[in-house]
Amino acid sequence: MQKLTVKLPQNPYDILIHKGLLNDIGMQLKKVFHYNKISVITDSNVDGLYGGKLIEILKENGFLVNKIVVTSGEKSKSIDTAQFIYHQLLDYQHTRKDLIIAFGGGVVGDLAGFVAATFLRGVPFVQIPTTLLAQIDSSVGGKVGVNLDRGKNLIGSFYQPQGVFIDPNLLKTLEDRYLFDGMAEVIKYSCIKDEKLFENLLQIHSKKELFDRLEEMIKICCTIKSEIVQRDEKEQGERMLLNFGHTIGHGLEKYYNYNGYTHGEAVAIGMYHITVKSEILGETEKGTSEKIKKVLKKFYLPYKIQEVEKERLIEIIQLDKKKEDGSLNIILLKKIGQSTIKKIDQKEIEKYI
Ligand SMILES: NC(=O)c1ccc[n+]([C@@H]2O[C@H](COP(=O)([O-])OP(=O)(O)OC[C@H]3O[C@@H](n4cnc5c(N)ncnc54)[C@H](O)[C@@H]3O)[C@@H](O)[C@H]2O)c1
Ligand SMILES: O=C(O)C(=O)C[C@@H](O)[C@H](O)[C@H](O)COP(=O)(O)O
Ligand SMILES: [Zn+2]
Repeated sequence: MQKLTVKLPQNPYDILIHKGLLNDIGMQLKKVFHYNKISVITDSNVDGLYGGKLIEILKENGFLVNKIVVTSGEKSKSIDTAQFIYHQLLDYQHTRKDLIIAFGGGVVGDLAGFVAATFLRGVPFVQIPTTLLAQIDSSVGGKVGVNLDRGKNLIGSFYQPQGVFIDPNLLKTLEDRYLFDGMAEVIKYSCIKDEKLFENLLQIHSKKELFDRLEEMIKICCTIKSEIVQRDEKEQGERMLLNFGHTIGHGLEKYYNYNGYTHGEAVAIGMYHITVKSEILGETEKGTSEKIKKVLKKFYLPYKIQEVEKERLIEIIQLDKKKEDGSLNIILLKKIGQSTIKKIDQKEIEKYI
């Protein structure tokens, strides 16, 4: 069992990583949660695969369990779905002492975390992430939220879980598209902070090799994220680096109304594209975008931007949360493994698209 601790002064918590951890979840939960009533929030796919097993284990360990299932997919990350969950919680008489378990990918984690942050002004929650993306990124760090019709993650909070329980065995059932989607965020970490990880990714030549290295990769990514979050929980500075590729990525997700690219795919295009531009502008070491293209192709991720209506994309990007009166913070690479935050005039974003 690997254990990392996110050392936040107000609410430190552990991230446990272990193949087969789900079987042991009842015992692990008892260490962080001392009451017995739980609401599990999950999506329709995860419920079909693992819902029965989780509920059974929780009941065997003496917990009273309420299961709330939402439709799978990004469209569920909405105020409407949050409202549906609030009512389910009220019907169950879920109180401030009771626990929410977010059991699913990044959509469920962000949504259930948002509900936990707001229901009764805050109830405790833990994350049991089931996609690669959620195991290496979204379950850690406390960014919770929902989308608005006008843009990604526009409503939300920083609300930390009481614990993160990662079972890499759950990834065996992931569709390839979502396995590689998660790899986009792994590539992001390597680009912003870890050249060695980037080089190691280039040495992976098959899905089997990828699976053999997943546990180690999850640990590396969670370590990078925890360290950044410890230094800058509320994204006043360094945490913005975790948004490399997201300015354009989030714009593209919304541009196609969350029906075109997955989050990771959109971020992949965003990372490549901004790096092509920053290279031309002399802000990034030459050859960096080619290296990114190579690693994206290796994991079947897109890199080219499709024909888009540029004005419309820029309009969406203006809603990015990294802006402050008239200027926008964008994330650029100096080279692989070294990143920087650049403040530009909002109008200058055109140069990077
Ligand atoms: N809070 C953060 O820090 C953070 C970080 C990165 C991404 N995100 C958010 O995460 C979301 C994307 O998350 P995602 O990529 O996990 O998508 P997702 O939650 O939609 O999951 C992808 C698909 O995989 C299915 N699935 C989940 N676990 C499975 C399993 N073990 N086996 C088989 N199928 C499974 C889901 O039902 C879904 O169809 C986006 O909304 C993004 O904005 C948040
Ligand atoms: O944890 C963070 O900080 C991140 O930026 C991680 C990103 O991968 C993630 O997609 C996050 O949800 C983006 O947040 P936003 O503030 O740009 O909405
Ligand atoms: Zn992301």
